[in-house]
Amino acid sequence: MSFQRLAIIGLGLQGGSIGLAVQEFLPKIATTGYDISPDFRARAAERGLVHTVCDTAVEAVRDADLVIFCVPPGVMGDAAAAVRDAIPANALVSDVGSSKQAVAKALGEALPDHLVIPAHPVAGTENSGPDAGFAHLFRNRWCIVTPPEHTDLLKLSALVEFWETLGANVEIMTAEHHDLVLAVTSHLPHLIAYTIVGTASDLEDVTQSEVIKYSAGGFRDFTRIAASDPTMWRDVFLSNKDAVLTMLQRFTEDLTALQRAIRVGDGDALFEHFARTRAIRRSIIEEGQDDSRPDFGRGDHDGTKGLSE
Ligand SMILES: NC(=O)C1=CN([C@@H]2O[C@H](COP(=O)(O)OP(=O)(O)OC[C@H]3O[C@@H](n4cnc5c(N)ncnc54)[C@H](O)[C@@H]3O)[C@@H](O)[C@H]2O)C=CC1
Ligand SMILES: O=C(O)C(=O)Cc1ccc(O)cc1
Repeated sequence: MSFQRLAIIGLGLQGGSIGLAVQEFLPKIATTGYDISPDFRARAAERGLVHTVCDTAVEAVRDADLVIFCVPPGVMGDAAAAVRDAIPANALVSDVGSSKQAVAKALGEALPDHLVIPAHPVAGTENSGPDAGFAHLFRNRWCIVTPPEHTDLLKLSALVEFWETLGANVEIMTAEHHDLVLAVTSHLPHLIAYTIVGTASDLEDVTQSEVIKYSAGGFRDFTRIAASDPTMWRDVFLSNKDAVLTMLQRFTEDLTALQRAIRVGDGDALFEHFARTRAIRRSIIEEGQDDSRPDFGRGDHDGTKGLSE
């Protein structure tokens, strides 16, 4: 089976990118979309993120055979409950939330009579809103699908094919395992970035202008991540609390070990650690999840060219 009518709820970075990617790679699918912000709906229409931007969510989902919720994790349940009676009974419901157990629970409770197969494209940027999306966001990125047990295999394979057609590689795993893996590869790095940027801006003996002026010493790469959407990231930490706290505990232990190595002058321990982490960066580049150019490969040196092009 394949989908014919897609409804996207939330027309920000993810919803907008899906809408643009579907128009490019699955042009036979008719797309409708809704965003709670009237300004964002107007901008989404201007950019043509979907074929039809609707004034209500009910209108957007009414004829859909695939509905994807692209709203912050904390409002997934409310956004779904608002359209419970309007989503056709045989439509597949999915989402793109960054945490999976809590979001799957919220969607399941809001839509007890619908099939929900959650997903998470591990593809994004620090930008949000209707101007942030682009059609190639998912190219060569992983999309993790976390189906419930005994799910409809035909609909699952249609969802996998959908994401593959948008350019993603798909992996299937449990929501629990997803949350543990993403806690260390995504959620903890964001927490660390938010922390260090906050620490630097709170110092008494180093001025704000010095922090900005000398940021090329390493700091600036953290600031990109720490510029990510506050609403979304508040929700991510609250919705994946247990896994984040587990990984934070491990991180704190490892940080303490490095702290001790510095204090006692154990250069071998520091060198060995840094050599191991450098190898991980090389593997990420070899697997095509980043490139070897500076600035995370995001731009050339006059800042005019990005990965999205
Ligand atoms: N930002 C990123 O890099 C990634 C985000 N995600 C996930 O994707 C989801 C969406 O994130 P983004 O697109 O980045 O955020 P975004 O902020 O760009 O877009 C979210 C949109 O949802 C709208 N919205 C909020 N409440 C709504 C409601 N009740 N009904 C309809 N629209 C509503 C907002 O107005 C906004 O335009 C989140 O769950 C996030 O965890 C997943 C992968 C990457
Ligand atoms: O821009 C970055 O570095 C990101 O980390 C993007 C991102 C943010 C949230 C996700 O759930 C997946 C990817």
